[in-house]
Amino acid sequence: MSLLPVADAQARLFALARPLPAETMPIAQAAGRWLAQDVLALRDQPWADLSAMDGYAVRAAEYPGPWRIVGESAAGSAHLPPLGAGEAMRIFTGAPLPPGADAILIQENAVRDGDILTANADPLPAGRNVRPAAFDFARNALLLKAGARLGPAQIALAVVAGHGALPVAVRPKIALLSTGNELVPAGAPTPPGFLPSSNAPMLAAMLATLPCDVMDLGIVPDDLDAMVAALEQAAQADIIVSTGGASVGDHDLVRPAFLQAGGSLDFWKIRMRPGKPLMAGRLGDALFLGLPGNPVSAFVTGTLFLLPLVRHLSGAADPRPPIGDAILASPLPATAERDDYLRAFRSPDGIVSVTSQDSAATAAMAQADCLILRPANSPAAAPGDRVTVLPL
Ligand SMILES: Nc1nc2c(c(=O)[nH]1)N[C@H]1C(S)=C(S)[C@@H](COP(=O)(O)OP(=O)(O)OC[C@H]3O[C@@H](n4cnc5c(N)ncnc54)[C@H](O)[C@@H]3O)O[C@H]1N2
Ligand code: MOO
Repeated sequence: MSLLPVADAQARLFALARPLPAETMPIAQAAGRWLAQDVLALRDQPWADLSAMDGYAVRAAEYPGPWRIVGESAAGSAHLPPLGAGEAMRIFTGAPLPPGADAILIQENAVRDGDILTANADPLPAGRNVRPAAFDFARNALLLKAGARLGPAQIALAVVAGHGALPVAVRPKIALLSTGNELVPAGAPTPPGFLPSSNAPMLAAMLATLPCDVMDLGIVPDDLDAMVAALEQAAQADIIVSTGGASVGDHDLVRPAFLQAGGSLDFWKIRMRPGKPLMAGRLGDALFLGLPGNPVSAFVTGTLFLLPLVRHLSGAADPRPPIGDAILASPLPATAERDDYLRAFRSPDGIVSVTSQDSAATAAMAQADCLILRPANSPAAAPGDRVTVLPL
């Protein structure tokens, strides 16, 4: 089987996935989710011409006064009487201007003698310190598109626009299976031959950045029947993720177990390093991702396939990992026939690749805050060269 380019594999994975249905969530619980529909404004913002400062509402043409002060407008005021010629109204930040007023004289620039007001500084053009009605947005304006993620600013916008609940995709359920006879749970003793299983806690931590529900189904021994049973149990999830047993050794049973459980494999083996043995398919209604067992390989394939798949199922407009570029601060060797995803960190001088790029080097992986993408068959790179970077 020839190696599949990463972008092709991502596209095939997204094509395999049926988008999840939408649910309407109270807005306070919709943070971090992706919109299932466009959001339109239900109201004008602001609803009227409002003062941006504490002071006096006047007609700018009457500057510098004198004006006679008639009444007051505070935030919450409405239905104000019109301002007559030579009149000013006391006004506060966020309060509506009375009809006829077109500027705010801030109180620092005002001289007040009883009810008589004059201006003592700066010309006062019409519109000064006024936020015009609907300057932020008008009713029915398209504010957010389906597929946009609801971060804090988007939540604020939707609330100001009049929404109390929004339609978002349901949270995907993700089942994690760790395969390997050598594995013990986190914190358990490790007699010779045994190794703490770090992949599921690592993937759960990666998934904790997204709105989804993670079920860790534990460690499955390298035994075909046990693996088939575990996959069948996991098939109630939207995404089944296994780690380990993805390669070609005698104990690498994930692929045969997946097929025996009735799964249909869509692809296996990607043109990337690390992560070559990655496989994907469907088992019933569930999507299946078989990640390699090496911790760094699971980390990189989790970043490039699992997190994008969760975003895709959740309706994200662009589910792929964000990508940028940066200046290299350390030399890099030429690449071979696979795309390299090198663990690296940002320094004041530029991007530095971590010392060990081995797929089992967890200490080096923990220093990384980004991946450098070096396409297959790239020449060696030198400090000062520009490289493609995926922030972690
Ligand atoms: N002859 C070949 N051998 C290998 C190939 C190949 O193409 N031909 N590919 C290599 C590549 S690339 C990778 S990556 C690994 C992936 O192997 P598996 O997915 O089958 O993973 P395992 O063999 O089960 O484990 C690999 C390594 O990772 C450790 N491991 C496994 N699970 C966990 C876990 N949950 N937590 C921590 N560490 C884990 C495991 O003990 C092994 O040391 O295959 C190469 N071989
Ligand atoms: O591709 Mo494997 O993931 O290098 O170690």
